[in-house]
Amino acid sequence: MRSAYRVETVRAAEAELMARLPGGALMQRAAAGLAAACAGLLGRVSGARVVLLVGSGDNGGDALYAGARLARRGAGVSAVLLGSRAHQGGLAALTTAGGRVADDPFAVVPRADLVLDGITGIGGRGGLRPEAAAVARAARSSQAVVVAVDLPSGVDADTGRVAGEAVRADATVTFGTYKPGLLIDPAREYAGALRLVDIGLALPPVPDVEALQHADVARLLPVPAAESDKYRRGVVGVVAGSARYPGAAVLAVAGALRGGAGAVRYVGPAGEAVLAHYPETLVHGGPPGKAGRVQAWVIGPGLGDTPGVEEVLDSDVPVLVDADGLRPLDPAAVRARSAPTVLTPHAGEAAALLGVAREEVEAARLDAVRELAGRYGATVLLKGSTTLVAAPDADVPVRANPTGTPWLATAGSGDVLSGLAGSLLAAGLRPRDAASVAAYLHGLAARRASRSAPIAAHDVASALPGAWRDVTG
Ligand SMILES: NC(=O)C1=CN([C@@H]2O[C@H](COP(=O)(O)OP(=O)(O)OC[C@H]3O[C@@H](n4cnc5c(N)ncnc54)[C@H](O)[C@@H]3O)[C@@H](O)[C@H]2O)[C@@H](O)CC1
Ligand SMILES: Nc1ncnc2c1ncn2[C@@H]1O[C@H](COP(=O)(O)OP(=O)(O)O)[C@@H](O)[C@H]1O
Ligand SMILES: [K+]
Repeated sequence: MRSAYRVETVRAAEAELMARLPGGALMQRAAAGLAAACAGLLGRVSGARVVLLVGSGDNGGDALYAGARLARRGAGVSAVLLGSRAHQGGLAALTTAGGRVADDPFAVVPRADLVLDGITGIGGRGGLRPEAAAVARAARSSQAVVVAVDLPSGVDADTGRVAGEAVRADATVTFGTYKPGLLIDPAREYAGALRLVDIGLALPPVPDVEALQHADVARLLPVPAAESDKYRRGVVGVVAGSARYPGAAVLAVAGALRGGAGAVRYVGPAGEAVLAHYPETLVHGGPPGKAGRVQAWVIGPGLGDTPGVEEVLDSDVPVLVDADGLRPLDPAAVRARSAPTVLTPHAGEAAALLGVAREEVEAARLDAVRELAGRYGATVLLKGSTTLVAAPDADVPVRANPTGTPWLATAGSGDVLSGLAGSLLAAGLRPRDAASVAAYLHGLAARRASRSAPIAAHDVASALPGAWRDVTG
């Protein structure tokens, strides 16, 4: 599991540690890790041309001390000073080691092998200022590897917002812990490959944001025991599709069949289309209350204008509401339920539920998903470039999904996801686990299916067993 903590928590942990260590020790730990990571990226340090972009705070100090270490190993190191001042100890260390201050950034940046972005770290506010932005653009268009110190300058560490211009890094070397912005788009996209340097911080047990990794998912996946039968493995009910959108029913069932439930019960008018693709489905014309017992319901994909979610919400089993089912959703009705509810909106649906503009949700995904989860008393999976999962309890970490690909932005892939998540719910996973494991497998399946080429939603469903094996193998 990757854990991320907000700036306030990081600062408190730093202060506590600094009080116990000799002055400057923490920055030296950071700089040593940073220099080692840069050396690894450069391959050969001696003779390499390294440019440091140095802001006025400690982030610039880290860059200067790391630059001094690289200069001692034979790199040609130039510092571009972008703030009103620069870390004095760091600057002295750099010049002592043979580095120099560059007068003209545009003379050194285009010729660099590696650019170290030390403009701002966790103390940064807002986007880059114009002078820094111009230098950052020059770095991006050069051949240099761009390495962000702690986080790309210009991104918001706590939320992942990018208000204005920011450094686009190939890699980010972050200290002590991941920051939420490193795991959440749009900022995540600016960070490149992430590397964590341990500087000995003692952090609270519960992070603000976390990201599952293969081993975490493998632990959570349902595995049938020797004595299992299809009913014990869980039956998932899928209420989806309409005369107009039969395909949504097929795709939701496709996801549900690959999610670990022992049987999939489809309820609705698209039974013929479903059976034509998946004869193993149990089909019923409806209504859901008459279709037979299920352990979890999925309702919404392709239902059109008359989704009729009330009857399903009245049931006493977990319910996942997606797509058309989300439109008329009353917070009071969801809050009153005795069993858990999972909502899976994309940014547009989340915006409609919150009564804000779609752009507002996309710019501040973390705030939006927390707000919705609190308002509905539900687990909320917010789809998009970084899928986020929030629990109704605000003290539980939000999960940021690390898998996926923009090729997933294709009609019907959300239907596959809701079927898959519902199947995991029926198999007994807790709502937050079902939603985040589903997003993880779905993103992995999309990558497997795509390998950088366009994919259709049914390709994602077909790739799910392979993704499952990747995780468990
Ligand atoms: N506190 C510590 O012990 C440690 C801190 N570390 C480093 O220190 C960083 C935090 O240092 P600081 O608190 O000094 O803050 P930063 O260095 O992140 O930035 C603060 C400075 O940047 C200026 N600034 C803010 N927004 C700006 C913008 N948009 N454009 C240009 N300038 C802007 C501020 O006026 C201030 O001078 C961490 O990110 C990390 O890199 C590491 O050395 C590890 C140890
Ligand atoms: N830019 C993107 N990068 C990665 N994944 C994306 C992006 N845009 C959408 N997705 C994913 O694609 C799927 C689309 O679902 P959704 O919007 O519900 O479409 P549909 O209703 O057509 O199925 C979701 O899993 C979502 O997270
Ligand atoms: K930085």
